[in-house]
Amino acid sequence: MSRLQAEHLYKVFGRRPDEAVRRLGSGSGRDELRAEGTTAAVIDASFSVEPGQIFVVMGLSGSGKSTLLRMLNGLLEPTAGRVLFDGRDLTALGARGLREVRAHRISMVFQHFALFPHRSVLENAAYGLEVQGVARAERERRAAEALELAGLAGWEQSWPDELSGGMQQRVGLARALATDADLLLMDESFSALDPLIRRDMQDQLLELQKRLKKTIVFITHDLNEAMRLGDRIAVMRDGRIVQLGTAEDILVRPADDYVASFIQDVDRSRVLTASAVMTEPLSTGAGGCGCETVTPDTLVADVCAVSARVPHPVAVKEDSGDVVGVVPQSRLVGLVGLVGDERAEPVPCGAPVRRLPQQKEVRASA
Ligand SMILES: Nc1ncnc2c1ncn2[C@@H]1O[C@H](COP(=O)(O)OP(=O)(O)OP(=O)(O)O)[C@@H](O)[C@H]1O
Repeated sequence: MSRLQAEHLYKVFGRRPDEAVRRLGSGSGRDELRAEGTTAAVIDASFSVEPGQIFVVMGLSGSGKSTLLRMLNGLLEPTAGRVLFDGRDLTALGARGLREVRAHRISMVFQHFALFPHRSVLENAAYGLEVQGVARAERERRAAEALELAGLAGWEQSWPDELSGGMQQRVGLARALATDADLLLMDESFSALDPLIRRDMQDQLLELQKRLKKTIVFITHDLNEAMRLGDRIAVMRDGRIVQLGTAEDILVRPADDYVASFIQDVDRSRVLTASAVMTEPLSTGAGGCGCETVTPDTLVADVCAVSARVPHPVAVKEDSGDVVGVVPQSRLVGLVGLVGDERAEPVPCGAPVRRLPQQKEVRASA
């Protein structure tokens, strides 16, 4: 069962929202409604998030990301559609049931995390547990564990203003982790951080995720962040999800011109992996020569480096040692603009590699 399912979600602000949903369903546009003073913030959003996945919602300002996120934990009631959490219809829960789910099962991490200035880091991290009514000793133990996971061991007794912005954001993350919630909703959680710290937080989240396997819905307007973090990505435009897929799907098969223009500056070599660009091995002996190999999840940038060192297509091996494909240099050429040479064709390992004509000419004239 999916951890979270959104079924035909709509959120309309303004006059006669139900009528607006009907009109949107029969083809009216968002601009037409806006001219009448009605904002269709989210239009017909459907998706599911599996346990342990990071699901990223990406879009420009005003595309409807935050409104969508707030419907996922019941902070906003959908104008139409349903949200199922572990199969339970959140939209049908009363206020009390929703509060219960939010306190125990779903945590939020915001962009600007409001830490209490007169509470220690430990007390701040324990806040969610305090709300749940967990006894002091137990909540301090769990908060200390969460702080350690977030890389803040040793800072428990410090005050928030003694921490850098990145560290304060980690306290926010620790607070969410301490509650043991199954679902983390992260709204532009790293957007206020400097680029280097932001990248560091992304790494930390991915590292944590390997161990904790939470289900995470992560909102961002930054495509590179979306590509780094997302197992699946929903691209939003003007309230609608215009593409839903993996980073690879979006890069290799953009749904429309809008998505294509969005991704044009993305460094594909740092997003795509060997598994996205490999082909069937032409010979059964591929990978058996002792040359360097890569794994299916090696980034194309790193495959390029290996490709420059081996005299034939790079073999892609599973951890088990099975060869699952090869990456000829010709495949890397279009992707990252490398200059191709004859090594695109498989040659027996150890055979001399023919030089590029250009190189020959240089030597001939020397
Ligand atoms: N409470 C509200 N009342 C009226 N309109 C709203 C309300 N909340 C959001 N909107 C409108 O809904 C649309 C989507 O807003 P939303 O905040 O969800 O977008 P976003 O993609 O999260 O943008 P940002 O990244 O700037 O937060 C916008 O046009 C916004 O003005």
